[in-house]
Amino acid sequence: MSVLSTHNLIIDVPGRESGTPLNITIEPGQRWGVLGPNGAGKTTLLHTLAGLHAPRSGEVKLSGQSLSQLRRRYVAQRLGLVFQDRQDGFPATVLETALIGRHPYLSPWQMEGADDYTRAEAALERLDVSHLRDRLVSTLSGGERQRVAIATVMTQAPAVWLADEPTNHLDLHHQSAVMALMAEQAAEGQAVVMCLHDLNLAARWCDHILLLYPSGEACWGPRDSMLVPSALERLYRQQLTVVEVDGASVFVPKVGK
Ligand SMILES: Nc1ncnc2c1ncn2[C@@H]1O[C@H](COP(=O)(O)OP(=O)(O)OP(=O)(O)O)[C@@H](O)[C@H]1O
Repeated sequence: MSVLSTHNLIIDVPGRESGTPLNITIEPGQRWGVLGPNGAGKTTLLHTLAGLHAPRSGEVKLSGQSLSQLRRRYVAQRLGLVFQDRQDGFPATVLETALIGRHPYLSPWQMEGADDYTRAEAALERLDVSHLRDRLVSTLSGGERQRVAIATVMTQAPAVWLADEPTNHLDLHHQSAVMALMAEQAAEGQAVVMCLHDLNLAARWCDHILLLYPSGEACWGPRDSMLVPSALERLYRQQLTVVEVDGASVFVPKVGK
């Protein structure tokens, strides 16, 4: 059964007349990449899937139940969001921030227990930020903060990851490490939905792709049927050269075209 599905969903992008109704079924273990140019509505879609943004029409279902009918606490246990822009103004250390991932499981005044600490510490270790555990998040670099945000969702252990540009601010090594983590999460049975600007990360790490056009038009399906140069050139209004590296397609923008 699908873990997350959309039913004639039209996302609410201001000023946009309509769009292709989205009827997407996301299964456990799948890795979806959402691709589109700036302003196409990728973040809006992710927030709509998370129940943070009301759809223009249609609905989102989590494990077959309408998201709008579910208790927020249940939704917060099942859906983990890596936001594109975070307000880390609240003065918290790295470890305290990761522990926020356990809040959906705790009652209002319940303190985190040993198991919560074990999970948070393991996630910080996995994201290569355990040496920063006592630092205030506000003092971290952009890439360090991004890794703490991902560690927080890992601590949350959701059934579905909704990650908005998870490789933002990350150096090449950490980009690969984060994409490997997403693949690992999917292999364990979680579903992963990521907005990505890097076509080549999508080609390498996603098995399903959604192309979102600024008009609201959209198409989706298995990766190889979606990553077709002509469709991508129309999506980005950018001509591309495609080369094969290690058996995978690599997309390179043509200079000046
Ligand atoms: N509060 C708002 N008021 C007016 N327009 C908005 C508002 N929020 C979003 N938009 C517009 O909705 C459109 C979709 O925004 P969204 O952030 O979903 O795009 P995106 O595909 O994630 O873009 P990017 O690749 O730049 O992150 C954009 O044109 C944006 O300016």
